Amino acid sequence: MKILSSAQLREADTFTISHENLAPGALMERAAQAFTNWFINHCGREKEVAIFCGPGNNGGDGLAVARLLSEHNYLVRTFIPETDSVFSEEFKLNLKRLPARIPVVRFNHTAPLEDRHLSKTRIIDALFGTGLNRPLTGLYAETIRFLNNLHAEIISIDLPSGLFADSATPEDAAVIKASQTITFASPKLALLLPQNQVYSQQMHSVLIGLNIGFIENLRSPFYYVDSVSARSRWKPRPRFGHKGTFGHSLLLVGSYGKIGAAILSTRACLRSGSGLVSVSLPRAGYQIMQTAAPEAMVLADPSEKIITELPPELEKYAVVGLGPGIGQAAETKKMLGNLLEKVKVPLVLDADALNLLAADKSLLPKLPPETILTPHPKEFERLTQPFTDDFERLKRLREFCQQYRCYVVLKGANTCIGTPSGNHFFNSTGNPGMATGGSGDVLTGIITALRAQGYPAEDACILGVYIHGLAGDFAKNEKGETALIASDIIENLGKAFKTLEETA
Ligand SMILES: NC(=O)C1=CN([C@@H]2O[C@H](COP(=O)(O)OP(=O)(O)OC[C@H]3O[C@@H](n4cnc5c(N)ncnc54)[C@H](OP(=O)(O)O)[C@@H]3O)[C@@H](O)[C@H]2O)[C@@H](O)CC1
Ligand SMILES: Nc1ncnc2c1ncn2[C@@H]1O[C@H](COP(=O)(O)OP(=O)(O)O)[C@@H](O)[C@H]1O
Ligand SMILES: [K+]
Repeated sequence: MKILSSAQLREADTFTISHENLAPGALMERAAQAFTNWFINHCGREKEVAIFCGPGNNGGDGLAVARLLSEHNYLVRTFIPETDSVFSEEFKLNLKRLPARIPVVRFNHTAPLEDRHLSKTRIIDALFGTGLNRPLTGLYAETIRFLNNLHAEIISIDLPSGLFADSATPEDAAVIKASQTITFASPKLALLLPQNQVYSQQMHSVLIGLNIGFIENLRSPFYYVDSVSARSRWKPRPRFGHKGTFGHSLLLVGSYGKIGAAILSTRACLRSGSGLVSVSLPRAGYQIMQTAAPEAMVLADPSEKIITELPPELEKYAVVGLGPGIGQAAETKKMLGNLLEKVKVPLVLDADALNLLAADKSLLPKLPPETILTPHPKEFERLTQPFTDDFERLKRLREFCQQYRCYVVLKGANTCIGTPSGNHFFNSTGNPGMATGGSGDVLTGIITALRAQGYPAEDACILGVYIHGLAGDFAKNEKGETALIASDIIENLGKAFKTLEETA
C-alpha cells in the first residue's frame, strides 16, 4: 500500500469527488462512516463521547461522526474553539446537518471546560488533520494541552491534531497524545516513525473509497507492507521441487559465549524453507549445534572461540548469511574482508558484521551489489552518522542504499526497508515483545533462507520482515509480550508461513 503525502491525499480527494461526481460532503460522509464503523466495533456506549472540532474538514469529519454516533445511540457532545478561523464549506454543511439533540459547546478559553467532567468521557480529536500548515498557537494549542492533561482516552481522526504528516514536527509544538489514530486512505508517514510514538500509541488505517486508478498513478517512495502486499510477493513451492530447488544457505555465525545466536539464526533458516543449511562456527560450538539443529550441516572453524576462516567452495552456496554473535576480533574482520573479495553469491549481513564494517568504512564500497544489511538504529548510526530526527534518518537510509547499491533493513517497530532505487517499505507486523535478545538473529536466518530460495533481495527483505513480525504476533497471542523470547518467534514461523500459504 502506497503511503501518500498530505498534498497527494488532497489531490486524490479532489479527483475522486469530480471523477465520481460526488455531492458536496459525500466523501466526508464516507470517511466519517469508516471512522464510525471502527468506533462502534471498539468502543462501548458506557462513556459519553466528547468531539473537539477544528475549523477545517477534519472538524467537518468530527461533526459528521457526532451525527452518526448519535444515530447509533451514543451520548455525544461537540466542542468548537471560537477563533477568527474561517470554517470550511463542509464543516458548515455538517454543522447544519447536526441534529438539535447534540449539544454544541463553543468556547474561547479552556477554563470553563474544567467542570464538564471531560476526563470521564472518551475524547474524539477532530481539531486538525492533513491541512495543518504551521504549529498550533493560541486557543488551539491551549485546547490541546488541556485535552492531554485530562489523561482521558483520546481517539484522533486521521492524525493527532498538531502533528505534521510528512515532516518533522517542532519539539515544543502542541500535539494531541492519542491512544488511537484512525487514519484515512493511507497510513501517514509521521505515524510510522519512532519519534512520534508519544502522539499515537496505535494506528489503524481505513479505506474511504478514493479513486484507485488515480492513486496507482501517484508516485511515492514510501510503502506500507500489509498482508495483501506481503502475500503478493510470496511464491508457492513447486510440486516437483526438491531440496536443490530451494537453495543451500551458508551461515557464518557465533563465537564463544554466543553460540546461542548461531543456533537461533540456524533454526530460523531451517524453518523458513531453505533446501539445505550449512553453518560454519567456532569449534566450541560444533557439538552444541549438531545437537540443537540436527537438520543443519556443521563446519568447524580452526579456532575454538571465533570465526577466522571462510569455508571452502563458497560458490556452492546460494547465499551467505554472516553476523549474529560473531564478535569483532581482528581475525574475524580479516575473514569478512576476504568474504567481500571472493563472494559471488548474495550476502546477508547482520550484527557484528555491521559493526566491523562501521569500524572500517573502507570495506563499504566492496559490498557486492544487492547485499542485504539488517541493522538496528544504533548499528545504522555507526554505519553512517548521528541524525537529528527520524526524517533525517530516512534521508540517510535512502542515500546509503543508493551509494552502496544495497538493501538496508532498519529494524524496530515498523521496520523500514530501504532499497537502492530509493524506496522505503514500512512493515505492519510485530510487537514490543520482540524487543528481546536474539530476535534479530532469527530475522537473519529468515531472510537468508528466502534469498536461498531465489527470492529477489527486495522480496526477501519485505517478506522476511513481515513473516518475522507475524510469527512474533502469534507468539504474543500465546505468551504475551513480557515473556516472549526469540525462540517463540521461531516456533511460530510455521503458523506464519501457513497463513500466507493458505491465503495467497
Ligand atoms: N478533502 C476531503 O474531501 C476530505 C478530507 N477529509 C478530512 O479532511 C482533513 C483535511 O482537511 P483540511 O484540508 O480542511 O485540513 P484541516 O486539517 O481540517 O485544517 C485546515 C484548516 O486549519 C487551518 N490551519 C492550518 N494550520 C493551522 C494552524 N497551525 N493554526 C490555525 N489554523 C490552521 C487552515 O486554515 P488557514 O489558516 O491555513 O487558512 C484550515 O482552515 C483530513 O485530515 C480528513 O480528516 C476526509 O473527510 C476525507 C475527505
Ligand atoms: N517494538 C517493536 N515492535 C515490533 N518489532 C520490534 C520491536 N522491537 C524490536 N522489534 C524487532 O525485533 C528485532 C530485534 O532485533 P535486534 O535489535 O537486532 O535484536 P538482537 O540483536 O538481540 O537479535 C528486530 O527485527 C525488530 O524489528
Ligand atoms: K485530528
